[in-house]
Amino acid sequence: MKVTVVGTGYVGLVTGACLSEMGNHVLCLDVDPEKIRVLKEGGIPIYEPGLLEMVQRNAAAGRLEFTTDIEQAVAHGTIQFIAVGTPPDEDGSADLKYVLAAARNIGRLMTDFKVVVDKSTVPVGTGDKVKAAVQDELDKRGLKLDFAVASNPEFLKEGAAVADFMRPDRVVVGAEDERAILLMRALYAPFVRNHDRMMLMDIRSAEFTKYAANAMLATRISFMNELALVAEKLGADIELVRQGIGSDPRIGFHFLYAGCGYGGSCFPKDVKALIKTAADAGQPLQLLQSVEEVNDRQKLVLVDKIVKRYGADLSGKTFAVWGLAFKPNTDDMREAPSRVIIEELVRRGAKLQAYDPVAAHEAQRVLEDVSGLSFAESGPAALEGADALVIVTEWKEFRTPDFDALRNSLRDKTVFDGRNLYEPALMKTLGLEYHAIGRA
Ligand SMILES: NC(=O)c1ccc[n+]([C@@H]2O[C@H](COP(=O)([O-])OP(=O)(O)OC[C@H]3O[C@@H](n4cnc5c(N)ncnc54)[C@H](O)[C@@H]3O)[C@@H](O)[C@H]2O)c1
Ligand SMILES: O=c1ccn([C@@H]2O[C@H](COP(=O)(O)OP(=O)(O)O[C@H]3O[C@H](CO)[C@@H](O)[C@H](O)[C@H]3O)[C@@H](O)[C@H]2O)c(=O)[nH]1
Repeated sequence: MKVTVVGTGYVGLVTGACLSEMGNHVLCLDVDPEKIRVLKEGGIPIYEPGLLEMVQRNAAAGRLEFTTDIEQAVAHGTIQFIAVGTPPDEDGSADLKYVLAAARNIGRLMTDFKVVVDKSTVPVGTGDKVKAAVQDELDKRGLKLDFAVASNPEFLKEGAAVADFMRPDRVVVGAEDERAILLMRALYAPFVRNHDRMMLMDIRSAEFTKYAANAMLATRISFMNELALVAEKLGADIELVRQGIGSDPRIGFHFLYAGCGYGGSCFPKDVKALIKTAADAGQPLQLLQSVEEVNDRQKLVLVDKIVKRYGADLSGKTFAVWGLAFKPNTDDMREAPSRVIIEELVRRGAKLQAYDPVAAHEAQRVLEDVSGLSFAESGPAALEGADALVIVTEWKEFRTPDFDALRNSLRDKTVFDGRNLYEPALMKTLGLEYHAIGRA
């Protein structure tokens, strides 16, 4: 099938690549000429495991192409995916300007039947706005052309995006038009072949499902983070508690890790947007407001521990920081807890030597104004001359370091671990002072 994907970010590029992998002829459009230049030259503008190889393979086969030419993009696909950003507006609501601009472009240039599929995360009711935007542009041209609008929220996780798209837990499609439903079924059939996991619903329910999923996952994390604070006070170990409750299948093990807060381009903004949508609808979400507040506070929990150990004034202290990306296996720094932690430590006068296996370049870009922060070439290099280590992101290479070297490098032989990577008893045996989350 011929498919156009508007937006070549984390979602758009993965969608385009995975659809081309199944034989579709995909044209990806972006307004950012730099991204398209990189893609045309055989690279990818983001880090995502397995994506480069898939893009190169399908581009070489002629099934995956890239353009900045809107006219060409609209002409190409019967199915037009919109996968552009929906960043938070000042009041927390999702800013729809990119989605609606993409919809208008389609209405302005289409000459035959199109299914306009919204893949961006958008508030309930956006499907109607997309439909109105396309129709308005057609009316301006005095054209009577048939089109359908569908919602197809994306549930992939960064760092595992290709695997998530290729083997989805479910594919949610909100659509009412028969042709749109048939085309979406055909498009996704290869991804849900062994048992059908496509869930067809109305557009509003599909839009709401996306926010409900992220809100539920964020709630689990804030719940565990709050319990971790209590566990510390009571002398209990949140890691043992996690295993104790996760083994109940009604609860399950996923997304129960206490840490230094959730970040990324989705949970923070989607929680905010849902809170705003609900308040506007006259049904405020008290629980979710607390989820957000708990997370904001949790991003500073490591700083609190450092201040308790060293005092409020950290001038003269140097900390190694391991991990900057908001989670492992990505270069994404959006809403990363590391940004809050770094800014607060530097504000208190500390010097920082940071290392991240992949996100260092992006971190340098977003933290360029932060003085007292330098970047090291490796985990061990970041430790040199530091008083203590602060672990923010749980990259695999941090899981079993050379503990003796770690102890010998750190002046105070102290580790502040925001991801609970090590056993407290082992650290004690090794002569390391260890401060973790929710572990006495
Ligand atoms: N990142 C994720 O893990 C993830 C997962 C599921 C859903 N989502 C949702 O998907 C959407 C996209 O997220 P993302 O992380 O891929 O964003 P992104 O910022 O990485 O990419 C968006 C891209 O759209 C391009 N763009 C903007 N306006 C355009 C236009 N009119 N025409 C063509 N291109 C345009 C931008 O230049 C950019 O390259 C958001 O709504 C997000 O909430 C993201
Ligand atoms: O037990 C856990 C699990 C995650 N996190 C943190 O939560 C954040 C988000 O992690 P994750 O959900 O793995 O990454 P995202 O790529 O942001 O994916 C989420 O957001 C996407 C965008 O909406 C959705 O598509 C995905 O289903 C949803 O998991 C990260 O900061 C993690 O460190 C925890 O603190 N504890």
